[in-house]
Amino acid sequence: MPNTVLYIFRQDLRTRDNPILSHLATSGHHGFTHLLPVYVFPANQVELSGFIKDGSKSPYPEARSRVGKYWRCGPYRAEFLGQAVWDVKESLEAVGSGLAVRLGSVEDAVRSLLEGFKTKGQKVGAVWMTGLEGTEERKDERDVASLCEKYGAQFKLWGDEKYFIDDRDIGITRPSELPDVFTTYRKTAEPLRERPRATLPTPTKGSLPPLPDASLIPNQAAPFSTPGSLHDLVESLVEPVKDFMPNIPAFPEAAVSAHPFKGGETEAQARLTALIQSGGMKNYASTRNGLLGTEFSTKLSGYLAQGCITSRQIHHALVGYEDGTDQTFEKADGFGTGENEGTKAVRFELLWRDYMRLCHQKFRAKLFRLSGFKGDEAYGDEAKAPKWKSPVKEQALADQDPKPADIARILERFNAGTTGMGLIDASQRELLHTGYTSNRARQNVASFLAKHLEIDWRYGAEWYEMLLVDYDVSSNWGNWQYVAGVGNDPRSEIRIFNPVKQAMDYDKDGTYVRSWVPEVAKLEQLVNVFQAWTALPEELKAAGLEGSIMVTDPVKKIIYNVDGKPQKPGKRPPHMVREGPLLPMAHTAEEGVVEAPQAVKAVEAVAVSAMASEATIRASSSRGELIKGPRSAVPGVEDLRRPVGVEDAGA
Ligand SMILES: Cc1cc2nc3c(=O)[nH]c(=O)nc-3n(C[C@H](O)[C@H](O)[C@H](O)COP(=O)(O)OP(=O)(O)OC[C@H]3O[C@@H](n4cnc5c(N)ncnc54)[C@H](O)[C@@H]3O)c2cc1C
Repeated sequence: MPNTVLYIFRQDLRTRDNPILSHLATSGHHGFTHLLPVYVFPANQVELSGFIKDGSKSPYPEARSRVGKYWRCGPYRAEFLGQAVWDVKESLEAVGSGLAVRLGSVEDAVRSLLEGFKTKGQKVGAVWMTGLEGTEERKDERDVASLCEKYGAQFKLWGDEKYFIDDRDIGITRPSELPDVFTTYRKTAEPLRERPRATLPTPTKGSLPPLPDASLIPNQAAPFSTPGSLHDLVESLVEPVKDFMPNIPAFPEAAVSAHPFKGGETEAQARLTALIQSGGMKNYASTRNGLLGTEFSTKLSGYLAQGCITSRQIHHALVGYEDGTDQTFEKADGFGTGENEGTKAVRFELLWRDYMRLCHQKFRAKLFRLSGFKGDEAYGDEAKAPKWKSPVKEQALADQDPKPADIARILERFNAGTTGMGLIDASQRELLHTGYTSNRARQNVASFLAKHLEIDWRYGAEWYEMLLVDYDVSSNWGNWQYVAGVGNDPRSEIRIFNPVKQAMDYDKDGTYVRSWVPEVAKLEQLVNVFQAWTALPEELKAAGLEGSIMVTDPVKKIIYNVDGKPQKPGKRPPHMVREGPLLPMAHTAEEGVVEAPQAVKAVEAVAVSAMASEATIRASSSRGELIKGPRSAVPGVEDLRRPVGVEDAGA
C-alpha cells in the first residue's frame, strides 16, 4: 500500500544540509513509499491575486501589514522568493523528485491535498515541516497538526537547522533562560569556531522516495492557477505589489544596486564561494560598514532568511578555507592560515542572527509590540516608555505635536526619501529601488525614525518588511526594537545615531548620498550634501534646489559641530565665513546644545522641523534665521562606529 509523506517547505528552501531530505535520503526505516515536497505561498504574507487569471476575486484579504497597511511582501522579496522556490524545485527534479507549488493559506493548501489524496484512496502517512518562530507560522503549524489529526496522518515538526549553533547545543533549556544582553549570550557560545555541528548529507539522484503518480496529486484549488515557469511565477508575484507607493521615482542614473543577486540555493552557494575566493570574507571586518557596491558585506542575508543556505554551511566553507583543506579556495588570500579577522567577524554576525531568533522565542508576540520587550516587568516601568507619535488620530495622544496628519506626511517623506537628511534619504531610496540597504544605513534610518522623530517605530519595521529582500521576522523586528530603544540594547537610553556625523564618517566623499539622491549631487560641500538646507542660496539655485521640499521644509535639522565645541550664542556660524575648500558645518543653536555623554565631537543641538508648530527651542539656521520646533529627540549623540567585535554597540 503506498504511503506518502508530505514535506511542506517553508524557510528551508534548500536541498543541501536539509534535515528532512537528508533523513529521507539516508534512513532506510522511514516507511514511506512516496514523498511529495510542497511549497505554499502563504496568502497572509504574500499577495496572491496575481495568480488569478479568470478575473474572479481572491478568497483572501490583501496581504497587508497591520499598522501601516503596506504590502507584507513587496516586489524585491517576491522575486527573490520566487527564484528560491523555483531553484529548489529544479534541484529536487535533478535528484528525481520535484515540488508542488501551492497558493493559499497553509491550512487550506494542506487540507486540499489531504482531502484530494483521501478522495483518490491514497494514504498520506505524515505531514512534515520545519518549525519556525513567527506567530503566524506557529498558528500554521497548529492548523496543520489539527488537520493531520482529522485525516489520520502523523504530524512532525522538525528543528530549524539553518542557524549557527544548533538548538540542541545552546545550553538553554527554556527560552526564558536566554540572557537579555547579547554579550552575555555570546560568552556562553564561545569559542564560536568550535560550535557549529557538521552539515548533513545532500540527497543524491534516486535517494529520495519517488513522487506520487502525477494523476494522484490533487490540483491547486480555484481560483488560483499554478505557474508553469519561473517567469510566470515571478510575474504573478510581483505584478500586484510593484506599485507599492505613489510616484516611485526613476532609478537614479549614477546609482548601482548593492544587491543584484538572484534568490535560490544555487546562487547562495555561488555567492559564498565567490566571497571566499575574492578575499571578501577575509576583508569583511574592515569593509562591512561600507555603503556602496556588492562587496562591502556578504549579502548572504536574503539566502539565510529563506533558508537557501545555512549558517553552518557558511562556517564549514570558511573552515575549509582557513584550514587549507578545500582546494576550491587555494588561490584565496589567507588560504590555510587559520581564522582571520574577517572570518571571525562573519561568525560573530551569524551569532547575532541566532540571538535575534532566540529573543523572538523568548519574547514571542512582544516582538511586534510598540513598547517592545522592555514592556516586560523585568525591564521596569512601562510608563517610562517614550510616548510615540502616531499618524492615526485614535492612537495619538490628544496633545501630540506634530498632529497626526503632519506625522502622516512626515512618514510619507521618510518612506520616499525626501526628508532632507541625506544619509536617511539615500538609504530609503536605495531600499525602494533595490530592496537592500546596508546595516550601517539601517541603523541610522531606524534611529532617525524612532529617536529623532519619535514616530511609532513599527511603521519603519513594516516598511522594511515590505521592501527588504532579506526580511526575516526575528532579525527585522529585533533590530528595530534594539535601535528604537525598546528591545535588548543595554544602552538604549543614550544611544542615538547622528546621521550627519555618520554620513561624514561612512560616506566620506558623499558618493553614496549623491548616487541615490541625485538632486543634491551638484552641491559641492559635504555638509550641504548631507543636509541640503544648509547650502547658501546661490548654491541651491545653481543646483536647482531652491524650491525642493528637502530645503524649504526639512523634516529635521541637525546642528553639527565638527570640533565638538558648542558655539557661544550669537556667534556667526563658521561655515558662513567660508574659509577653506571644504569647510565642515559648525552650526550652533542659541539654546539646546548638549554635549554627548562621551567624548564625542558631533553635537546635535535641536530637533527642528518646519512642519512642527510649537516653539520650544530656538535655533539659528545656516541662513541665520530663527527656526522653531519642539524639543523632541534625546539631545545627546554618540559616535556609534562599532569596531567589529564590540557587540554592545549595536547589532
Ligand atoms: C533596523 C534593522 C533592520 C534589519 N532587518 C533585517 C532583516 O529583516 N533581515 C536580516 O537578515 N537582517 C536584518 N538586519 C540586520 C543586518 O542589517 C542585515 O543582516 C545585513 O545588513 C544583511 O547584509 P549582509 O548579508 O551583507 O550582512 P553581513 O554584514 O555580511 O553579515 C553576515 C550575516 O550576519 C547576519 N547579521 C548581520 N548583522 C546582523 C544583525 N544586526 N542582526 C541579525 N543578523 C545579522 C545576517 O544573516 C548577515 O547575512 C536589520 C538591521 C537593522 C538595523
